[in-house]
Amino acid sequence: MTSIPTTSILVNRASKYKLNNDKLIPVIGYGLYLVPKGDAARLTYEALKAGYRHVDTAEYYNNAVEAAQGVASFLNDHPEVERGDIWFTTKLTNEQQGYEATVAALEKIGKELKPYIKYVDLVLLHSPLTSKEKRLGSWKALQEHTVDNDALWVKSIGVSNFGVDHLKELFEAEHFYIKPVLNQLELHPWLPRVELRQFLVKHDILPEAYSPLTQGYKLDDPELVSLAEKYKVNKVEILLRWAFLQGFIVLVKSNKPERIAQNIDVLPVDTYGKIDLELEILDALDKPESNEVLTWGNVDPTLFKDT
Ligand SMILES: NC(=O)C1=CN([C@@H]2O[C@H](COP(=O)(O)OP(=O)(O)OC[C@H]3O[C@@H](n4cnc5c(N)ncnc54)[C@H](OP(=O)(O)O)[C@@H]3O)[C@@H](O)[C@H]2O)C=CC1
Ligand SMILES: O=C1Nc2ccccc2C1=O
Repeated sequence: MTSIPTTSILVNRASKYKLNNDKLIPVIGYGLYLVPKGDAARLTYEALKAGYRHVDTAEYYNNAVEAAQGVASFLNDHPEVERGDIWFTTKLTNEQQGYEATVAALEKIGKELKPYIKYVDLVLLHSPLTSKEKRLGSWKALQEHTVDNDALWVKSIGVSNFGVDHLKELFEAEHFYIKPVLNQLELHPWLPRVELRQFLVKHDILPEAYSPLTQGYKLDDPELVSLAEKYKVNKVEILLRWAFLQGFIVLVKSNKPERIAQNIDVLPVDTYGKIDLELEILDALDKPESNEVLTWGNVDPTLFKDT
């Protein structure tokens, strides 16, 4: 990176970042990719019990209804927590892109989720891997569904896996009037996406990190292992701290309640708590040229071009 690395950041488990529509999103989210349908309600409940206030699912994950049920039962058991304290994100599949398909998908999602969570905080286009016509048609429909009226049930809209060209295409669209609040991206030290992040900063769109633990692929990386041994810090903790130090909203997944709790424990409880990393660790993890896409079949979705 061109800037001097930050060695500490004032962030705790109740911290939220302000989006470009003034809504506040909790900095850590429980991700439900590969969480089995039959476990999703229980594990979402576990995540909320551990202190997460942000849940990330998708139509593609086949567990959004169960995740919403988990939120509803947690709220039922914890009257001190309000619906407005919890952030719920879902995403549209590629098949749900295009104006009509998105209108239909939003209706379906509304019917399925509203009984449990009343509204959805954020709907994302899961990927740009369709066509210009479909991406822009979907965006038109999403914008219309965030109109502030009694039917309002989608509070914010955003994108995932969009590259600079997909975002420019959106900004230049004739009917464009609502900016995506965030771009959900694979982000970790082996894929820091420096240029794309600079573009996002310029346009006031927050980067949201998925696969911050590299889905486990890099947990045996020799450099990471030796840094963890030298500084007696857990490898997972190093990766999560790195992600928070970059200013990302961080999504992390586990099917195991003890790991769900371990992952949020990286963030201090104390309002004035901070997280930091030794400069040597930050320097070692600073790989601005690295471009290792570990998800999406190792093909970078942000570089997708229409055929
Ligand atoms: N928009 C998109 O295209 C994508 C979005 N996402 C979102 O981001 C979320 C997080 O990313 P994800 O890809 O799941 O990857 P993560 O980087 O969160 O890694 C999850 C893997 O790490 C393991 N793990 C979790 N915690 C620990 C721990 N404390 N110690 C050791 N291993 C651990 C999990 O295993 P176990 O479950 O056995 O604990 C799992 O195998 C997703 O769930 C999803 O919501 C993810 C990918 C793409
Ligand atoms: O959410 C997702 N997680 C993934 C991991 C690998 C490939 C695609 C995806 C997703 O769409």
